[in-house]
Amino acid sequence: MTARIIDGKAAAADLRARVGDAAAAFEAKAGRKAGLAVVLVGEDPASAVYVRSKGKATVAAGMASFEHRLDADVAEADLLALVDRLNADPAVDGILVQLPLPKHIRESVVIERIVPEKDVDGFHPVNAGRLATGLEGFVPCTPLGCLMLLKTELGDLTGKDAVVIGRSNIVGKPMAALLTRASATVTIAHSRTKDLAGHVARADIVVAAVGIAQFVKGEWLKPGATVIDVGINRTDTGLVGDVDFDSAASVAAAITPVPGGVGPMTIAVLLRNTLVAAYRNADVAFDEDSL
Ligand SMILES: Nc1nc2c(c(=O)[nH]1)N[C@@H](CN(C=O)c1ccc(C(=O)N[C@@H](CCC(=O)O)C(=O)O)cc1)CN2
Repeated sequence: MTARIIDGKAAAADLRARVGDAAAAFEAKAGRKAGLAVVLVGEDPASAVYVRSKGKATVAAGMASFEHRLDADVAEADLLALVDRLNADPAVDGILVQLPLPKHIRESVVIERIVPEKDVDGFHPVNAGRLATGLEGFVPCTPLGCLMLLKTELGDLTGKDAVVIGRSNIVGKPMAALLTRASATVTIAHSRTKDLAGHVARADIVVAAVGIAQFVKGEWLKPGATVIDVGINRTDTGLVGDVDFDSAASVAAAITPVPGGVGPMTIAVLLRNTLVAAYRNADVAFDEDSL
């Protein structure tokens, strides 16, 4: 079998176009643009690229972008003071603090300082709790992007066996919650799971978010599985995912490539979440399922 390649770039472009239309409608109704504030602390090169891409994509979708760059040695209290100002700013619908932060800053304290209504990253414990309990909130961008790709590929996920490899707050846990909400039967595994290959062998859906280059092997997969690779690992040979692509593509029915799979969906979903935040904050009716 040679797997179909799931084109995340095309799916992201499609979502960005729909967000653009809905952003224009928001501006006409609310009399202002939806706004996203992005905060970058320090000069991590990959983070700087992602923040620049977020700013460009925000403007291209017809929304306002507010970029804040702070020195790597900024005091945690100064970052929290900036978050307080953004929380209070009516032009800002969504706030995102780019991760990772320098070691001297406690990520959890910063995330908890963002008001949940503007937490378009969906990382605040209130939003995590809302997702876990089936309430309306914000869902982290990468797992929501993965779910969108899966639904486009497979349609209804009811009764599918899914294995999520990775248990981070940013990807693994919310991914498992989303798949559970979609009525899949979900196993959360990780690098120390006993007989990981055995779990993967039973799965119709495999989401790899373990952060280890080419960790998941093709021979572990059930023939015909759908494989979503969240990994972005920089190696001597270039960018690779958490899945050994060549061996997996010969067994799976469909697979996301790295690059060009899940990654582009992350920023497109961020725009979607920001627009949803704007409609909610302005109390303007909007069909959120249209995005
Ligand atoms: N506050 C946040 N910080 C981080 C998040 C996040 O969602 N919120 N996610 C990642 C980084 N990230 C966005 O911030 C991100 C990662 C990757 C991509 C992407 O499009 N990747 C490309 C490859 C790009 C490359 O060459 O590096 C792909 O996979 O095709 C977009 C956004 C951590 N921090």
